Amino acid sequence: MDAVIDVRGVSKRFGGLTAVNNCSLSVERGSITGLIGPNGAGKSTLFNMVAGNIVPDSGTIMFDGADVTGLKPHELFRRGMLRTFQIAHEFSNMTALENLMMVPGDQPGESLLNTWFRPGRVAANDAAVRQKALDVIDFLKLAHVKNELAGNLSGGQKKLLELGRTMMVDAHVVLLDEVAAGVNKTLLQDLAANIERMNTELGYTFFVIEHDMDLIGRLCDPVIVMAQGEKIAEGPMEEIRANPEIVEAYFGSPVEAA
Ligand SMILES: Nc1ncnc2c1ncn2[C@@H]1O[C@H](COP(=O)(O)OP(=O)(O)OP(=O)(O)O)[C@@H](O)[C@H]1O
Repeated sequence: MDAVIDVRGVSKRFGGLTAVNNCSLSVERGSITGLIGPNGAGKSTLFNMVAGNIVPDSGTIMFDGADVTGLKPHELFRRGMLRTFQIAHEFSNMTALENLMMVPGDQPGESLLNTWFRPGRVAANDAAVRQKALDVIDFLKLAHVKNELAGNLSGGQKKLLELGRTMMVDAHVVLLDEVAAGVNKTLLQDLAANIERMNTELGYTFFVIEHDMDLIGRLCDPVIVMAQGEKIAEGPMEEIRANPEIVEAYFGSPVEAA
């Protein structure tokens, strides 16, 4: 297996509580890997450690073959890993196109993150950036709203725009948190289709935390199941759904209802 993310024996405690317990798992390059499990299983804590938001107490996190344990999000970004749907909010008084142009492709991670947090420093005159933004808008099939103020876009369109930012900076590994939250069913299909196209046509790897089991089933293979801070299963969603022990022990009901 060609693991782009390799989590090795990682633990994290909060006071007396062990949120992640000697957990090992990996994400194969080119996959869309899902991470599911009951509330409190440790998914967010694990994600936070992979993304550089929390430093593990012990264990190692490898990215692209290098030990990145303890590196900060912007340092990981420089290496091609980006977490989305949490870091960036659209600038509502700028158009969809301008929002993408706020993300110049050739800037190092630190200053790039600054442009997201501090509007005003824009490479808006750069023809290459503009062309790239237009290409991304086309790819995401958002051309009809490119001159619309981002604040007027629907929740799903805003999420597409965030996905678009990822494409502006050529991150090749994207961590997605709760993509489905607050998005209506129709737009969710668009979002899922775009994630699939970024994966198959552009070679992006995705690591996805999601509570919507239908979306996980559609997008992710493999699916990793966590419970009580540990990985307890991994496989295609059909296998996970068909495993009565996992379903009973960790979901307490059929997975469809989880
Ligand atoms: N900053 C923190 N301080 C103290 N305890 C924490 C902190 N973050 C998480 N925990 C605890 O660690 C455990 C794992 O939480 P985590 O959020 O990682 O689980 P999760 O699988 O993402 O759950 P959910 O699906 O509900 O988001 C929980 O018991 C939680 O209360």
